[in-house]
Amino acid sequence: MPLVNVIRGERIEPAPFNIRTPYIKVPLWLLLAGWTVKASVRLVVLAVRHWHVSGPALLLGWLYLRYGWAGPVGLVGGVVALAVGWCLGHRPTFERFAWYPVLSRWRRWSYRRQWLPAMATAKLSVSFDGQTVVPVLKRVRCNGVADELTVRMVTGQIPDDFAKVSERLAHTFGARASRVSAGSRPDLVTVTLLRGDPLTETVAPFPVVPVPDFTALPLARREDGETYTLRLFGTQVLVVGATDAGKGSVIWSLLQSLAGGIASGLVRVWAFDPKGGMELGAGLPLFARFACEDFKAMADMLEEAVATMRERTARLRGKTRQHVPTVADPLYVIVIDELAALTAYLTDRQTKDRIKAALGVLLTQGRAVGVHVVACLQDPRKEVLPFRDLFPTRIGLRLTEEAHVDLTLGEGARDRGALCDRIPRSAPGVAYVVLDGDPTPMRVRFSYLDDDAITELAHDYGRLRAVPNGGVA
Ligand SMILES: Nc1ncnc2c1ncn2[C@@H]1O[C@H](COP(=O)(O)OP(=O)(O)OP(=O)(O)O)[C@@H](O)[C@H]1O
Repeated sequence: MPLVNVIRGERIEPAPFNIRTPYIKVPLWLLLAGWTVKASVRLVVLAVRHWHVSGPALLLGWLYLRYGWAGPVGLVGGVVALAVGWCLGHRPTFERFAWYPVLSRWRRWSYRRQWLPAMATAKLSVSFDGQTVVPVLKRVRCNGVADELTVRMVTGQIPDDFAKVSERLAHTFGARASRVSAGSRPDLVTVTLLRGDPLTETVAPFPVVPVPDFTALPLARREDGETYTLRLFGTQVLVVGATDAGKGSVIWSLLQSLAGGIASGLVRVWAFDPKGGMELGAGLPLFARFACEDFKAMADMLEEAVATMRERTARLRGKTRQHVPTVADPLYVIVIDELAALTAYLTDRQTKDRIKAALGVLLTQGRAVGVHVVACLQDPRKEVLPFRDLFPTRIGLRLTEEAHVDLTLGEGARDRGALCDRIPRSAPGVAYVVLDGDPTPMRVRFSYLDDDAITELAHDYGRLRAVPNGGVA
């Protein structure tokens, strides 16, 4: 039997009148003196612990005693004027360094008030050794749309215990939705309570940078207010979405983020638009190669990409495990608007087989040598796309069936919160993605480039003159 039982978590002490205390006769003056000392010590501890409240209160009190009402009123007025000036002058730094820290403290206080009943009703409190133990709320961090709660779990709990009751937690704390992910240590869990929805508005395109960061290309806004960035290095990307789900906006967001590299020659985009060039035709100057009608030309282009990839693989073998793009040796991005048109709906069997064989090779061997495929698809079933599993990065826009969610984002993705089938038609460009190192899917909205923005992008950054059906002028 252990000498001492230890469990992490906050104990709820039993009420004092439940304990039978021995009866000792104490004189009243001693009792009063004892209470006074105890209360004074408590007051000092409280004042030190809540210095951010007691400090300003003491200062205001001192100013009042020294200068009368003019003192505290002058100080408060000065602070308010400074805050308003800062906010008007530079809102982002004001929010980051002044407003959100204050809001976080306030919200922490309000969460703590509801914490015990919330944990108990969500069945996250634990009975141990005759006592009730609850998880500890360690930290609250706010931004414009979400509160991030860092919670220390009770011994024996895992983040999944919180994930299972995330909807309950959202309702309890009056949030729109809640996401749960593992914390920075094994005993911590992060509960993100989403208040506003930053995805109701169309997202403006992100600024073009001269040298794109291929490990973090900004494409979309996340529902927690951050920017979703794509790590293109080392991956192949599959975008799945029903008709009008916004697949085009994923492609154009990517092209916008690569535009600086396209202009300098660091990136070469080969575009395939099997639906006759309706989607990608407007960006012709951005593409080194473009094919839109002739499927044989598309097969030729893909085989050429395989040959380029093989030549590069032979050259880099034994020298590096990740190709670094240069103008002489650029990054190839193969963009395919409707992949099923090439792999499933094509009637010419021989061309279809050539396309499938070339794509299979590119998908399995292209990643390390800088040949990346970004393909869009409406129907993720195996009959339509046999090599779905060769795409490590998947993006799930609005889907028509519940079953398509797991086919797109992986087994169990829908259970973990990827509700692609519930994305409304009125929210094109909204999708679920799986972030690196976090199994909980994140809801995002891709930036939207209208026809004028696409024409401008092609005009400003397009340096090439691709001609339809595979050629380059
Ligand atoms: N990210 C976005 N933000 C706002 N509106 C968008 C976004 N993406 C698309 N839309 C709107 O939705 C419409 C359909 O988008 P889009 O053509 O990209 O869908 P799609 O999935 O490519 O459709 P299809 O399967 O027919 O090719 C667009 O005309 C545009 O008005």
